[in-house]
Formats: sequence, C-alpha cells, structure tokens
Amino acid sequence: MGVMRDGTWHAVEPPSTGGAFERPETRFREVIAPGGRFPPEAGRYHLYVSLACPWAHRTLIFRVLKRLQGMIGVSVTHWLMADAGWNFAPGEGVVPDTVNGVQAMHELYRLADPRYSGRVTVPVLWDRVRRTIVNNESAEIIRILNSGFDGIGAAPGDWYPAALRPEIEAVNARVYATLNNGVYRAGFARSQAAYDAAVQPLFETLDWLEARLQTQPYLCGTRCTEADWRLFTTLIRFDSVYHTHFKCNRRRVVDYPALWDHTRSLYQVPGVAETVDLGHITRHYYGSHRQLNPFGILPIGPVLDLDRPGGRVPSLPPG
Ligand SMILES: N[C@@H](CCC(=O)N[C@@H](CS)C(=O)NCC(=O)O)C(=O)O
Repeated sequence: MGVMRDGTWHAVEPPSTGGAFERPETRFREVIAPGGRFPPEAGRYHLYVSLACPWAHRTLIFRVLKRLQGMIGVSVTHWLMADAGWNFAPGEGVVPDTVNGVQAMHELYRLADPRYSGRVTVPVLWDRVRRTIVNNESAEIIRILNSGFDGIGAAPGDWYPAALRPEIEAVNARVYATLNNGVYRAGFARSQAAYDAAVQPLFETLDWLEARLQTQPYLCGTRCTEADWRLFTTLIRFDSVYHTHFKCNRRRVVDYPALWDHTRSLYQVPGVAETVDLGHITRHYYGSHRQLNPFGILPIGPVLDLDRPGGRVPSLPPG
C-alpha cells in the first residue's frame, strides 16, 4: 500500500502505531446539490471503483438501486493493488478510465490536487466539468446517490428516510467500528492484543445483528435502509475472505441463519448480483496482501449458494 506526499506517489508501507490498524479520514467531502459547485447533471459525474473493495461496492449498489447507470459512468480498477496502488492494467472485468485516461488512481488524485498528500483510495466520485474529485468517502457518496439526482430522473426510493435516521446512524456506528472496519483491524493487526481487541467485538456484533434479524426483516425494522447495504458489502465478503484471510474464524456467515438469509435476500435484489464479483474480491485480498499471504495462494472455497432464495422480500422502492 503506497501513499502520496505532496503530489508524488510513494509505493511504501505507512508506519503503524502500537500494532493497531488505523483508517485515516478521507479528504474530498463535497456534495451534489442544485445551485452549488456541483449541481446534479446527467453524464457529468463518474465513479472510480474496485469491485474488490467493500466501500466502493456500496456506491455501485446505490447506483443500481437508484437506476443511475445511464447518468453516472464507472471505471473499474484491476483487482491487484501492488506497487502502483489501484490501477487499470488490463484484466478480466477491468474497465479503463475513458474520462481522464489515467493508468493508476494516484494520477487521478494528482489531477484533482497537484500537491495532494494522503492515501489513494477508492471509491472516487469525479466531476468531468470541474475536473476534480467531488467526494471520496463512500458513506457520503451513497447519500449523494440516494437523493442528489432525484430531481433529474433517478428512480424513486429513499434508503436514508428522515424518520429512521437516528436508528440508522446508531446501527451504522456499531457496524462500521466493529465489522466493516473491524475485519481490517483483525486482519491487519500486528500484535495478539490488537487482534483480540478487534475480533472479540466483531463476533459480539454478529451475534447482536443475528438476534435483530431474527425478529425483523431489516436492521432498522420493516424497511430496507442504507444500514442494510453497508452491512451487506462486508457479509458478502466474509466467508470467502475475512473468515480465512483476516482470521475472523469463530463462525461463518452461513452459520447465522438470519444473517445468511439477509445476505441472500439483498444479493437477490434486481441488479445487485451484478455488482458482486467474487473473482475480483478473492484475487484482490489473497493476492495484494503479501504480508498476510506471502505466496498469493488462492484458496479453493467456499462454495456459496447465493441463489438459494432469501426469505426477506425486498421492497423496491422501500417504504
Ligand atoms: N473511508 C473510505 C475508505 C476507502 C478505502 O479505504 N478503500 C480502500 C480499498 S478497500 C483503499 O482504497 N485502500 C487503499 C489505501 O488505503 O492505500 C471510504 O469509505 O470511502
């Protein structure tokens, strides 16, 4: 994993403190709104994603839920994050950058800010008119997609309804800290203490979510919200990657009846299965983190029956 310093890319491992993995704040945090610097316009914005990345995956799902495929284009990086970081080397499922013609994501960050310092992450929401990054924080990009294009023809549906916001925020906070980011904290831990501190709350949260989903179809009740989708992108990777590669192996998602049903139900929402690429996902993690898997060996399993019908009837649009 490299880093940018003053507009120059360095293919170095950043120093970590105390053996614990820390995820830095993202830098570009603008919104899309009528009358603002970035007004909603069809064809103006472009998403840069990796199909492997759970944070980028959220944004691809919201693009589908809101049927924005015709309004917002997508470039897909190569699954392997090596010395150049995220890049567009030819490969199955890679969609090159036809907007700016960059070969690697660090070039895009330099176009947005020639003096950029920080991590070069996906997803990125790019503005073709101002030629800059609107936002590179997935939690904010999904809210932009959720409502920012409603006035110009996005599909109906609100996955962040006002009445449920306090509950959504509370669920998100726990799921982010202990699960979405918790799997990385467990996997990238450099001490037993750091691993223990991550993996214990991770499984407490899975138990808590399982109990919740045994009494209600979605995390915040009867309505599917962004909290469900933010959980989904971690659970869909869990048994194939986090269980083995990140040593989150007390249980698998398939061992939790309600969580597994929830995962399959969301997977089966029209258009969502096409956003899930287990080839990119497994090849990325097992291939890119050579400190965890020095020979890059790709494990044989598991076989997941994601097409077995889920019991939660997806409401589209929700509500
Ligand atoms: N807070 C960011 C995190 C995104 C993120 O960390 N993406 C990972 C891929 S899964 C990445 O690009 N990592 C590259 C790096 O940190 O150098 C978001 O949610 O958008």
